[in-house]
Amino acid sequence: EQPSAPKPVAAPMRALPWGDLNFLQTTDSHGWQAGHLQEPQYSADWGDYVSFAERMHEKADSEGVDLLLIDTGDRIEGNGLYDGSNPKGEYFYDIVKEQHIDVICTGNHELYQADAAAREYNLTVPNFKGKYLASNLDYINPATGEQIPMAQRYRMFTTKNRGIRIVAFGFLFNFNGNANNTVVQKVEDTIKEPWFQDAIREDVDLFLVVGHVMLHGPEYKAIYTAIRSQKWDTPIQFFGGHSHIRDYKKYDSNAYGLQGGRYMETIGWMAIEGLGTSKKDEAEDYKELKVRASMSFNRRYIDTNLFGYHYHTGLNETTFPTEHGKNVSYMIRSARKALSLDYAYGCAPRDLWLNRAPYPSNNNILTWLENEVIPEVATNEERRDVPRLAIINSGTMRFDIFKGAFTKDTTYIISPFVSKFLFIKDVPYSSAKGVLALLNNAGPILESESVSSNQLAPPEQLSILKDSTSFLHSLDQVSTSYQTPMVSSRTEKSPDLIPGYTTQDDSGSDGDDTVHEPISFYRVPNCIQSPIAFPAEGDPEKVDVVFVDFIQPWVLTALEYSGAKYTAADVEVYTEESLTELMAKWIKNNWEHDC
Ligand SMILES: Nc1ccn([C@@H]2O[C@H](COP(=O)(O)O)[C@@H](O)[C@H]2O)c(=O)n1
Repeated sequence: EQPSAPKPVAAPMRALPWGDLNFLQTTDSHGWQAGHLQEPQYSADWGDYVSFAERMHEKADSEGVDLLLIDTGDRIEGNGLYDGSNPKGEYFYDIVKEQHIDVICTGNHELYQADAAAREYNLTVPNFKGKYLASNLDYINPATGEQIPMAQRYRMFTTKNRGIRIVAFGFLFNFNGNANNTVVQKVEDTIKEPWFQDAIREDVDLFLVVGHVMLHGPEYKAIYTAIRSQKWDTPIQFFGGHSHIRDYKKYDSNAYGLQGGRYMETIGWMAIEGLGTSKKDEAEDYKELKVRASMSFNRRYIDTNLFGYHYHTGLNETTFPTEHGKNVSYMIRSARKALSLDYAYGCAPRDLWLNRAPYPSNNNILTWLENEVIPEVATNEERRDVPRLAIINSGTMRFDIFKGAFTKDTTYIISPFVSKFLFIKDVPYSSAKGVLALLNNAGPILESESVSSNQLAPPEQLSILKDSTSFLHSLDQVSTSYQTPMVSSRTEKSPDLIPGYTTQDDSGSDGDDTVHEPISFYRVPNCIQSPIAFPAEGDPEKVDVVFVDFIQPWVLTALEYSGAKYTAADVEVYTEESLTELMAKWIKNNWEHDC
């Protein structure tokens, strides 16, 4: 772990089930390879994960079973380790490639910006040569304009210990917010391609579908149906991503999906029993029948901290770390130093939560933005006195702010996007005043092939459809217990529960490797709005409608429904700096500097 990371946490644990074929999955890591430096529960770094994978490989080899590593995309955007350099990712790609990942694919974040997509093609694909799969993604060669596969479409391989024959795919959901140097083919069209139709007819022991795709969405349903149309009971293992939650889905008794969460808080663990052959099995008759009859699928969500890594490997502080893992931790430490990620802009006076405190409330990050930050930073000197409505989408915020030092790193953690404020001038107030309500509640009128209103809010809300409020802790208690390493007040065998994930999925409530007390989750609106420079009394006749660039298509649609038709040609730049830069400036000017 990193030198400033809080010490590991003691907690009651559930052991990992092992099978013939086992998997470790990362997804939506968003640059958090340094681990969580303010949360002991997630304080292990990528170097620790390298050690963990190496130790688990040793264990697998000694048992004669197999272990594969999976990553399902959105590796970038969301942490200073990636976002804090210019160009982005100066140290990041070399750190990520140290992990030996067996199947890896692209997320939508790798494609929002053309330069990021180019780095993906030029760095990550060769770094994971033969392992990087792009079943429905093409890249446009900037030199020739030619559209070429981002990487190979699928992979056939046999595992080393159990001889399990696998066909693996690597998908991205039907994403259309990509820059113009990539082309995402709809999954429903990809599965009609001859290469896919041939691949699903292969005689294999397992289909492995890896994707930056939600387990419960239409894309995996289509792939599942296509495979089952050819192979009625060949086992299928899906790995998903994108919605940032821990999730597990049963498609049928031989087909399951796992999704490991977000931000390196979770490593997904999957164990399939009943696959492959040993020398002894090969000698037996009716091997096929025997194997199918004893199939079982099991999952765990591993909290990323050294206490858990030691527990699962049966090793300790001295015996656990590998030389390779330690070197990777050192690479991260050097990169963080070179990027000055610990440089503090100011001192956060209180915790500000994205989903763990209700909106509006004093502890909600959106309330803070709406009341304190945006009224000051959404300003264009030439139109400073013009009344305006400044709107941002809640999804532009990615994480919480903890009381204490607000660093260069924190800036990118809460808002990695390069979104700037745009505006439409002199919009009749009678139309402008209806926009926020439409963005938040309009339902079907804001749904189309290219824009859907559920893209405005944090991705967790794609899957968490109602509030869940914990009765156990006041917010102050939650915050304290997260920031102070837990010291058990009971016996060593039964440490106190600490707040964390208590996942309910298709297999019940025993998936988390660490037994936690539940935490609250409050849904937030799609967008928030600050009225600025309004007259002391009465309504203005016209206002500027100011908004972050990401939400332009929705704002134009909402304005049209409110009776004011505008096009992209009416939209102008309002601020030269990004919301992230403006926020950092506000913090420098408004929060104490000594914590
Ligand atoms: N410029 C941007 C880009 C994205 N967002 C928000 O992020 C969501 C996607 O996040 P994932 O990690 O799930 O891929 C997207 O739906 C937006 O809410 C943004 O606000 N600005």
